[in-house]
Amino acid sequence: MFGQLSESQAQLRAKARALAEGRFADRAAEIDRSEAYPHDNVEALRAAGFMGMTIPTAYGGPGRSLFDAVLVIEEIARQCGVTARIVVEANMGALGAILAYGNEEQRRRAADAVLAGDKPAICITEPEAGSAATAMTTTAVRTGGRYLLNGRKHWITGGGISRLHLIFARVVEGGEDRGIGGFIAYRGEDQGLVTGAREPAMGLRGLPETEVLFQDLELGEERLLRPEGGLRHGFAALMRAYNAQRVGAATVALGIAAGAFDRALAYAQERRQFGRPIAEFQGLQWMLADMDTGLSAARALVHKAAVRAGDGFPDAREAAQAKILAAETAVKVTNEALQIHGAAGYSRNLPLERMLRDARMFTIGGGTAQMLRNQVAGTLLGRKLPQGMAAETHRDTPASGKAAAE
Ligand SMILES: CC(C)(COP(=O)(O)OP(=O)(O)OC[C@H]1O[C@@H](n2cnc3c(N)ncnc32)[C@H](O)[C@@H]1OP(=O)(O)O)[C@@H](O)C(=O)NCCC(=O)NCCSC(=O)CCS(=O)O
Ligand SMILES: Cc1cc2nc3c(=O)[nH]c(=O)nc-3n(C[C@H](O)[C@H](O)[C@H](O)COP(=O)(O)OP(=O)(O)OC[C@H]3O[C@@H](n4cnc5c(N)ncnc54)[C@H](O)[C@@H]3O)c2cc1C
Repeated sequence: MFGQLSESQAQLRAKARALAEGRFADRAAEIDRSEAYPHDNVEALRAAGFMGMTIPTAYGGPGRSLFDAVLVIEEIARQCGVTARIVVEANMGALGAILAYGNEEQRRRAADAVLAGDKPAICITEPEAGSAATAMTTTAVRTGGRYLLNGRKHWITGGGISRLHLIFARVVEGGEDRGIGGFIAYRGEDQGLVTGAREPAMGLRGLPETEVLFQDLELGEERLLRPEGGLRHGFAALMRAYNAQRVGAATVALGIAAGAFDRALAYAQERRQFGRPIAEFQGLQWMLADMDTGLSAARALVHKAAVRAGDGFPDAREAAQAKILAAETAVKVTNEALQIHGAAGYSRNLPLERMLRDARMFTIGGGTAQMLRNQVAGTLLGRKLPQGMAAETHRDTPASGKAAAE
């Protein structure tokens, strides 16, 4: 980390560490085994003030910064990746977009939901629109003062658990495509918001990813977020907010890997072969040195992106770089930590194999490492890098290219 933490930040981190090393460490294996959402951990997060810690005081939160949240998330991820991902979504993603672009009522409701323990869901990905997210076909057709949403998202984290949903949908008004907008819906209250099948995921199993279907989901216009710039720039604005969640995801990857590294470092000094601790073998010493170097570099990029965001959103390139490095380092470090444990690491009696499985998602979810490299390259070259055939992109403008002025 750069420089010193303030006293308040040091206390915050110590509080997160104590909770993580106690209660969350004890529960992590059972959450993985049962694949059940850890409502008890969420209650502990809520009681500790970690659900909605970035919510401004005007809306009942403590108004903490993104960097403060990052400090908490790394500590929790060292012990339990699932619980750390809950903290990400309870402070960034959908919540961040609503707090930035929402009106008074939208902010207040979202803040109340999260402070009461709801982990919001962000609904972007569709079966035919993953990396090419702007190719989404979920529509929100305006009729009168209301919108009718139809479409299908998949891989939605928290499907069937989250109440608050932020839905990215193509807005159609007067028969014309106006761009991509963000709609707020509440599961259990809004008819037509339907939870579909759950994915049998490799890791982070206590947090379900499901299909989410919109079947004539009718929402009033007060449920549409209205960032400055209007719908034609709706997708860009929503993604600007989403950059914070990329930093959050990077932090979870970093924390899982740091937890695995701590265990490998300790084990290498305890385990003896050939009459000496295995840490005395240079082959392992260099592995440990490389693991620590990778973690330090990843932490530096995560902290840089978070600190420079201040109370706003991180820079897109900095968020992408932090996530690329943290995610790829996490896969490498958790794998090597398992290797250092030998067969014991391969056993489900220790958390190493779980940590490797948990780390694996971060080069995929939240924008793949390849798409994030495209983003970085685009800013380095100072131009758009359209990925479509014949430079045709799936933009958040009408397919006809005739974006109606708002
Ligand atoms: C952005 C992409 C979907 C590529 O699509 P396009 O090539 O059609 O779009 P672009 O022209 O690149 O972008 C359109 C518009 O948006 C602006 N933009 C794009 N990304 C960002 C960003 N990160 N920050 C700020 N602004 C952004 C871009 O500048 C354009 O603006 P203008 O029209 O020029 O004003 C693709 O690159 C992409 O990001 N794919 C990944 C999709 C993704 O991340 N999905 C995440 C789903 S949620 C999830 O996985 C949760 C898991 S978790 O968080 O752990
Ligand atoms: C655990 C988990 C949780 C998730 N949670 C959510 C969520 O809560 N909400 C949500 O909306 N989505 C969520 N997702 C979906 C996630 O955002 C997508 O999986 C991701 O954006 C990639 O889309 P895809 O899986 O369709 O892969 P595809 O886009 O089909 O990509 C397949 C491969 O092709 C590569 N590729 C594609 N296009 C290019 C290109 N132009 N250049 C180079 N390589 C390319 C990709 O990098 C990848 O390796 C989650 C995914 C996972 C795994």
